[in-house]
Amino acid sequence: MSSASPLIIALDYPSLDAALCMADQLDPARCRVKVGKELYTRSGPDVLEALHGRGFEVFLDLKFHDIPNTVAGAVQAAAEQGVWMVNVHASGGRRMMEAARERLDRHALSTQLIAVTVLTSMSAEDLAEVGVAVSPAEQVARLAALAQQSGMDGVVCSAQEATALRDLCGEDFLKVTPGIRPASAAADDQRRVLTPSAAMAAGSTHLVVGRPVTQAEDPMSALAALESELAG
Ligand SMILES: O=c1ccn([C@@H]2O[C@H](COP(=O)(O)O)[C@@H](O)[C@H]2O)c(=O)[nH]1
Repeated sequence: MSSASPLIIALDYPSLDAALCMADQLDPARCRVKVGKELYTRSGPDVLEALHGRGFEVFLDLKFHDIPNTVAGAVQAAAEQGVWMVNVHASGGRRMMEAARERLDRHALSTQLIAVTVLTSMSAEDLAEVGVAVSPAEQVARLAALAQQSGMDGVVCSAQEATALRDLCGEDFLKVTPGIRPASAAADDQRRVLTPSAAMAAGSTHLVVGRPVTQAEDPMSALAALESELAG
């Protein structure tokens, strides 16, 4: 089932049972779901089958980052498992992204292929420590432009950068934004955050939300509050 909602709920759980317990409370018409490294490493492809069987579109967030041939194979494997979206790290470079794009096209696989720019957990200080001496906004813009030239459908970025990327890459280029925090929520390990309504106003096309819903005392109330904030 395809959802018109921009919401993607991050199922960051340590077991298939825990993830499905949350998924069974969600409505695939009202959100998509994201499977990340922890859950996929625990459960493998079974989780994708289970979520697809429940009608969800799945973003497989494994952030592939390797040599071009390896990433192309991994992206093909993900797409052949029917996921709606898959991602690579833009810092893997043009040839890596082009190889991934070419592989999907060659096999007529329509999975959305996006690239991570700068993790939303990273600040300017974190970037400097790994030798990137520009602001997160500058590095995001550089990598988003490269991702677009390399055939990506969009990027993962912070909502704080969404407006600049709308100007740089256009409306249709996907801006998938984690680091979404309702005004009252803790930032946790995230450093570049925005509220759900501010993120949409800034030009995010999709909002990735994990702990503010999944770790809430009442996850469904937290989700309802988020939806009503978005409804405005
Ligand atoms: O830059 C990035 C890329 C991916 N993520 C992922 O999104 C969710 C966010 O979860 P919260 O609990 O809402 O912080 C998580 O699965 C990350 O792996 C990201 O946060 N930032």
